[in-house]
Amino acid sequence: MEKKRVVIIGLGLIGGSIALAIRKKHPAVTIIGIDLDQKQLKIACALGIIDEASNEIKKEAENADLIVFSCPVKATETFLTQMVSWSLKPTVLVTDTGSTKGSIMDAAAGLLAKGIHFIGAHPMAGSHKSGVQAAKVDLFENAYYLITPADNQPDSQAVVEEFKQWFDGTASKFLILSPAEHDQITGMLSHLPHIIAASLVNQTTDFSVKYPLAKRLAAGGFRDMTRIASSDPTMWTDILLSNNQVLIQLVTNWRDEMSQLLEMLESNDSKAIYHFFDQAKETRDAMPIHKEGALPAFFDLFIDVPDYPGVISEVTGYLAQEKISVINLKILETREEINGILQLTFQNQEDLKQAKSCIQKNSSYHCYNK
Ligand SMILES: NC(=O)C1=CN([C@@H]2O[C@H](COP(=O)(O)OP(=O)(O)OC[C@H]3O[C@@H](n4cnc5c(N)ncnc54)[C@H](O)[C@@H]3O)[C@@H](O)[C@H]2O)C=CC1
Ligand SMILES: O=C(O)C(=O)Cc1ccc(O)cc1
Repeated sequence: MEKKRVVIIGLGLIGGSIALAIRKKHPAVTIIGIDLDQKQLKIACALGIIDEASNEIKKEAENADLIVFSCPVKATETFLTQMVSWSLKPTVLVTDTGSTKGSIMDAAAGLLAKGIHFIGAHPMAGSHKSGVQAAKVDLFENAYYLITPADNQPDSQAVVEEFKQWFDGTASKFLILSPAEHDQITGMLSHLPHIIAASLVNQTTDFSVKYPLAKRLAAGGFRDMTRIASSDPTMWTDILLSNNQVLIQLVTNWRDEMSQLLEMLESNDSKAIYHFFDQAKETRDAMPIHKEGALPAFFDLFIDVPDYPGVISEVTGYLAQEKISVINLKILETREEINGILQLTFQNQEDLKQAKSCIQKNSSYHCYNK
């Protein structure tokens, strides 16, 4: 029997992780990657994430059994409208991973009208990191995978089952909702927080020119609130444009809330200020947000290392001896110019645990994780 062909368009963090999860449960498929950035394809081939790289989207789509769009939302919309004139297999399943669903479902209307099976989908896990080098097979484990099947699709139930079979390897929790409900909820819980994080960081740009020390002191609450401001700007531009109406309302509400706070400050209204924080605490404490967050984190280990040139190869050498793979390595600002902090990122908790004991066994460096 001929091997099934899976075509993934946009081979970054999400496309790469989807490819790994599909391969886990469907080892016999051929996975073809398509990306504007040839470097991403090269890395994906080298890591064995895809079997083939291609630049011929139409040809690959016409031979595909499963097509996954994991590029920015606007590019997905363009492809979905172009595909109406392509000769796709009548049995193909088309899906996407975009962070918004209303405009995607609108763009898929032509395909659906032709009887092509399409399911809008959004894995609710990810990171501020981008690129296929950050992809991991368990990125979506235990996270919600939101799906918005079209209501006018005949055999809608069977299409959903087909989708679940393909994406079983993600080990995520599938949840069906309408595109409008999806965009309202993610607007509030994901898109608005990204806007606020970016605006907070932007506010510090001029500020840290005047107060250069501020950059070095940015820790704690600022760090917790602004990690996501390092996300990819193209991806977020598309998300804002495609959830435009919902976000106009949410940003307006946010502005009103800030105007009220400003009044409380101007009038030194201690009771109202207390109530502002008390209400937030009560709501936050009651939220089912687990310690590690609703979105799985990458697993970081921090090591206080002396400031000498060979220290990185010394530490990574210990890990290499025990075949522990590091997915990212960063030197953080030095602390009082004496120690450097080496940040090593691992794929999972097990690797992090092994790395920590390996470094403790081989050196006297202090290492810690959150
Ligand atoms: N980053 C995250 O945490 C999450 C992202 N998403 C959604 O998944 C999609 C992908 O996001 P990431 O993987 O994080 O982004 P990424 O930036 O890591 O990867 C996107 C890839 O798409 C490629 N691309 C851009 N335009 C293209 C085009 N016209 N044709 C072919 N390839 C193109 C880029 O070169 C890049 O390699 C986005 O739609 C995003 O909204 C969904 C859940 C989580
Ligand atoms: O890194 C984080 O905390 C994120 O918020 C990642 C993320 C980005 C976009 C999505 O549509 C879903 C998840």
